[in-house]
Amino acid sequence: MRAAELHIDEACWSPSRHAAPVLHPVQLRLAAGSVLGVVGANGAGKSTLLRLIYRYYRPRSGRVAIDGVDIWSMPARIAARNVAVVLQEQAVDFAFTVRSIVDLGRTPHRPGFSFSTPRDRDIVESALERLDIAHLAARRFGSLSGGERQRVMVARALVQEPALLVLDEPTNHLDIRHQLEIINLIRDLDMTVVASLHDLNMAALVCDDILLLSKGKTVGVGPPDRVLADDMVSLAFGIRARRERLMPSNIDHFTYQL
Ligand SMILES: Nc1ncnc2c1ncn2[C@@H]1O[C@H](COP(=O)(O)OP(=O)(O)OP(=O)(O)O)[C@@H](O)[C@H]1O
Repeated sequence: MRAAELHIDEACWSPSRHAAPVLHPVQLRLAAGSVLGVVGANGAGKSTLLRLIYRYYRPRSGRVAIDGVDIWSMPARIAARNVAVVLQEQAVDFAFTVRSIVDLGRTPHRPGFSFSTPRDRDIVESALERLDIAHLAARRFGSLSGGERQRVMVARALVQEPALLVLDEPTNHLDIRHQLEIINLIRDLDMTVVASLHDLNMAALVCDDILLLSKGKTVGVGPPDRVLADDMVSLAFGIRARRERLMPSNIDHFTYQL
């Protein structure tokens, strides 16, 4: 596994050729191993951008490239090995056990319909441990809580050993302890990560770079210190945002007013 450089080159998207764009051209370059947070109000275009990155939507113009290669020029199987995605609502068979769902993440690495190898099984077991779900391995997915399901889907993405991991609101459903664990995990991963996040304080803590969107347009892209400035956040969310430095932790913290 190696982290990949992500290059989004003026990629935009609209529902049809003649419809107004819901995502105007986005330009960014993310270094291998970095964490990008995509933030913005409801309807700002975050999920649309993620869909372009995990090859669900083809850009109307522009391109998305991994290590310089346009993702639409790769065979689907190669793209699936390179990019893993964790969505809020993912189609999963609720009757499957947790272990078999996590094991499905190994599929792009298996030729044809071959069975799991001992290495596949080791990778699955270590992901179950890492996400604190080993004790749930034999349970049916449908019997899990929202937070447990979220951790199963992250484990499934990790066993895929992607170069780029895309996460849609990864901490949604999680209690504080598991939120912190996911945040630490994201920071430790040896892969490039793109995550949509609603919590700006969390985004500032975990991300190397932020893309701030408003009404489908880029308001700012760059390090959190620069992009998550009071005026830019206030503009993007239509509120009054104020960033204060908390002592003694020396961490910035946003408060908001209508
Ligand atoms: N297939 C589509 N056809 C028409 N409009 C769409 C389509 N997909 C998204 N949109 C519109 O594009 C805008 C951006 O949607 P998107 O889901 O990317 O926003 P978001 O930032 O992820 O929002 P949220 O925080 O509410 O999840 C929304 O107004 C949405 O209704």
